[in-house]
Amino acid sequence: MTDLRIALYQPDIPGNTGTILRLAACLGLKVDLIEPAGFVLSDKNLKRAGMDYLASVALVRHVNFQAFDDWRRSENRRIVLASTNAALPYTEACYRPNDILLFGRESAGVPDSVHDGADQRVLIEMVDGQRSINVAMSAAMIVGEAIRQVRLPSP
Ligand SMILES: C[S@@+](CC[C@H](N)C(=O)[O-])C[C@H]1O[C@@H](n2cnc3c(N)ncnc32)[C@H](O)[C@@H]1O
Repeated sequence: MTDLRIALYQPDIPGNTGTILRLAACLGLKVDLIEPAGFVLSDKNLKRAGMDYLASVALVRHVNFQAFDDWRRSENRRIVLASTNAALPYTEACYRPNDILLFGRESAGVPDSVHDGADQRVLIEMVDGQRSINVAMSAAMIVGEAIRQVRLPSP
């Protein structure tokens, strides 16, 4: 199992968070939830999407971004931010086994300070004129690439 983690920045759609928590449970990844979220964790739509997988996910709640950032620095973990404003295609990025893959709020992404403070920012390239991909879909794509890389034998 890898030590990669998924972090969600102030998520506001419970069904998306439930879907990501299910993904994390199935892949054996821990999840960091950066509060405040736009819903309570007992939300029925979160439970519907996460189903019984929620019972086996390792979820850590951080009271705000500063608390999350202090903790991850103490663990010497990088933030790899998924952003529609990034320049680096996610398939061309290099992922480390203890990276935290950070995904933004559905309504607004992340603030500039979080964007600029990330160690690496990655983009899923889209065709011209499209705005963004669903956050849970984005997580599946980027987590998949990161896992593929960190499981490769060292060169
Ligand atoms: C619905 S999007 C946020 C849209 C928001 N209006 C913005 O511009 O950031 C939610 C999150 O999904 C991820 N995401 C969506 N599309 C993406 C893309 N094409 N490349 C990288 N990340 C993406 C990002 O983490 C983003 O913050």
